[in-house]
Amino acid sequence: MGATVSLRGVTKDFDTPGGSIRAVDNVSLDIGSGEVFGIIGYSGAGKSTLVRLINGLETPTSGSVAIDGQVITGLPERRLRPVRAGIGFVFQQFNLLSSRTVAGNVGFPLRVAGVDKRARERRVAELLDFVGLADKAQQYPDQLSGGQKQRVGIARALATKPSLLLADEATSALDPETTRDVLDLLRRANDRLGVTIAVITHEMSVVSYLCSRVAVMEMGHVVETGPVYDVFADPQRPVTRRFVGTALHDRPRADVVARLRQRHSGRIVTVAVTDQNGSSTLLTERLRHYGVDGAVIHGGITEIDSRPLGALTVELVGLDSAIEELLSDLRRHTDVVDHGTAQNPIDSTDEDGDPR
Ligand SMILES: Nc1ncnc2c1ncn2[C@@H]1O[C@H](COP(=O)(O)OP(=O)(O)OP(=O)(O)O)[C@@H](O)[C@H]1O
Repeated sequence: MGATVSLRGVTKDFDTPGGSIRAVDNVSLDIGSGEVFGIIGYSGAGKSTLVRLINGLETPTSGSVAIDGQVITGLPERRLRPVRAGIGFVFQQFNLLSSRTVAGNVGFPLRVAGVDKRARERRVAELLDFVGLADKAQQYPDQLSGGQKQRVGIARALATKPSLLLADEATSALDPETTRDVLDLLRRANDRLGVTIAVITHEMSVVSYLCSRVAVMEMGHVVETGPVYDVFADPQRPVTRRFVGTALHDRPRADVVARLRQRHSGRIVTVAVTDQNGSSTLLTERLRHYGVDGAVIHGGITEIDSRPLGALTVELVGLDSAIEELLSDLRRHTDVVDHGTAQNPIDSTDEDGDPR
């Protein structure tokens, strides 16, 4: 069974020579048993501090942290130890012991926990099999690729059968293809073992690939939280829109809109596609209904959580009145952004040139 995590009004201040720094500010969130939960934010948003609060390495200045319903805030070190034993860590820089073999690294937490040699060997073999590195047991970390090192890191994190896995920027040092493999492995650990996973990242593509819910952090606050699909489909905060924009390239930036206007003389609009509005079929139908020609000139539809999401930018050619009627009809069903025409451009992006 995966652990639950519950934070209530958690604030963490650090005293520094330059004054007090609030790294985490009044954060409340719940992670359910067996959930893969994403915590995303830019550098300095407070993610690592939040992780250290969850595993009891830091004590909140105010508020409380509970794991599986047990409040760990204020517990003495002696009572925190068994809680931490139920938590596995996966690090960005792998943190493997270079002097130990792959098997030695994976077995290390079991050795610390006092597991006897035979049971340890059995468990290590099982784990290496699970992460697909059975043939590398006797190799040393520096003989492995980054992706293989992270597989060892994950096997080690799972060694003591934790109910919670904290993956802190686990794929940030890896290339995109290797990232995919490691994320697949985390997903398999979640599916097969039921372990709850908190994924700390600055990459929205990691969140969209792996997580069911996400919390967006900015300056110590959780500014937005919800199911990943909902956050992608309707981001509320500028910071969230920026993150979503990095994972979905479906909406044109200001410079792209300008080029599209140069190339296409018709009215240019971007139409959102979600599973709420019957995908692009609606657009095709409405175009036919109003006798307007529409050519797709930018965009794409992707799947988030097995549901369609995206935006199509189309050039509309037809009678002005028909186009106006079409747009007000579409607006009743979905989000439509009007970029105007080359003669009458409409500024539809924010001050950074990002889609609004
Ligand atoms: N031990 C500490 N002492 C003083 N300030 C700290 C300490 N730990 C974190 N901070 C400060 O708290 C803020 C949040 O840091 P944190 O490392 O949690 O952010 P982050 O989102 O994990 O960023 P990164 O991805 O760069 O690690 C930063 O301003 C940081 O300088």
